[in-house]
Amino acid sequence: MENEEENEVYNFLGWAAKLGITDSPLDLKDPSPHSCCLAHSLCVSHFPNAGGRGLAAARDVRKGELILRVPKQALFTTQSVVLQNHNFSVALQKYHSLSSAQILTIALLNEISKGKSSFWFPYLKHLPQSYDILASFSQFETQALQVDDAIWAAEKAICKAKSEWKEAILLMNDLKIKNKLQSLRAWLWASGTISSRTLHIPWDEAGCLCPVGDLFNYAAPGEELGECDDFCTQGNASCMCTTSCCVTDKPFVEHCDDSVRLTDGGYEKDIGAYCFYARKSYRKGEQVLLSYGTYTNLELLEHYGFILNRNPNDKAFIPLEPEMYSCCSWPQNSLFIHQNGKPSFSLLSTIRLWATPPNQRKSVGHLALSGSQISKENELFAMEWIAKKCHVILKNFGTSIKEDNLLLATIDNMCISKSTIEFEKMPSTIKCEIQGFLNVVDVSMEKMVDVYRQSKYSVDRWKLAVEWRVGYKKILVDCISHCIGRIDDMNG
Ligand SMILES: C[S@@+](CC[C@H](N)C(=O)[O-])C[C@H]1O[C@@H](n2cnc3c(N)ncnc32)[C@H](O)[C@@H]1O
Repeated sequence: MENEEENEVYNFLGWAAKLGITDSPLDLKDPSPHSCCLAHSLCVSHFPNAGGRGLAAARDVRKGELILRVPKQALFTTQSVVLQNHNFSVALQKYHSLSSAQILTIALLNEISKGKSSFWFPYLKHLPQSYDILASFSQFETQALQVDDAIWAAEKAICKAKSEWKEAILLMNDLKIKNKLQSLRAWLWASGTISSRTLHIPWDEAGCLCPVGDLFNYAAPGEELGECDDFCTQGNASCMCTTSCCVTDKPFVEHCDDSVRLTDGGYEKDIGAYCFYARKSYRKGEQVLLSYGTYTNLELLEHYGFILNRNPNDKAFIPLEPEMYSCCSWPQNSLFIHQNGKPSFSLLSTIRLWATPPNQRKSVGHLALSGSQISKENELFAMEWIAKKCHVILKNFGTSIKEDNLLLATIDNMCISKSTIEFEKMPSTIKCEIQGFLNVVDVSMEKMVDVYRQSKYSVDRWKLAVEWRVGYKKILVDCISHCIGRIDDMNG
């Protein structure tokens, strides 16, 4: 970190220490309680390929150790911010239909509007300047996702953000929030902050902003818990999780029951603080990560604005025949292909049953529902159907994985302002997409070398969209290999 940045972070950590935020164990009296809240277990560091700014282990840390406590009075919640502000509480009485997330978003903009006089200023100053969540995607970036479901998710997120902003304007006006901060742009920033940084608290569904605790970057719950996903989405009675662990509605931290902890932090009433525990043992200097919950890459993009290269919880949904949805009782969101290319339990069971003549479905239904093969012919048909479907979907995309990878390499070159991008030799599909992007950000082909400097955030979001679609296509390719493997096995 640069010196000036280091000083700023140090000041912020000093402010946090005064509020009682600490990485010292409960029984250890902090020798200098007001100088810095970190140093015993954690330190702020930078991880360019794993979330940017984050928290590193300041010493060897053992799995399960309490590594950070953030007392209730240091949490930015509707209760702590709005209800203690008389004007805000009075103004709010006129607006019963606003959701708690909208109120927290307005509270955040209201504090930003106060500038240095806000109690929270030292914290607010360290918030990111922009977010890459789906709601902030332009039309071009949305189309770059290529997959209908993902485009639809982005359009829905954009539409929701716009309508929530419109509903909030009157209250923001009553509160005399600065005009600039009442804009859609400011709203997208504030709602991006709430979406990507809030932690779950039991007393407010909007959650809370947690200074220092929101510096933990994300690691997906391990492969050993991947199965949980399939169980939950299938509504199986043996689901180990609370329902919220499968809901994609932005839980930053969620809990499973005692037997399996999907996450490693939570508000503890008896301690009166948000407590964070090491999910595994870390060596000094290693990044300490938090599992915010179980997410597919599309959900990570929607709520947090990033994706993982290797996400054991990723899924690909493919369009099915309309009758398939009605021939089985599995919920639609359980009919997907796993990140490793295997069709989900419910998808396979649905296709097996659909491939059975209607007059025989009743007699073999129990086999399909228990996940068993119905007959060799039926299994061959199911595998061939899935492989063919994936093949057709892949063929209909505007670009292949190879072309997408070439495009990603070109975007990387744009990011380092490489002046010798060999545009002419590229496939026409890629040329067309690059040209389309330059048109949207209003940069001429000759000035392509400057595009990242001028439109950094758009380039970042475009790259994320291309990376996401490559991940989707790879799942389909792996699924084809899986099905062909099964067919070969059956044909001996
Ligand atoms: C709670 S914040 C974590 C701290 C954040 N890096 C910061 O500088 O304030 C969550 C955000 O960090 C980034 N992030 C977290 N984990 C990540 C990961 N594994 N890969 C890439 N970005 C990640 C995303 O931008 C996400 O929205």
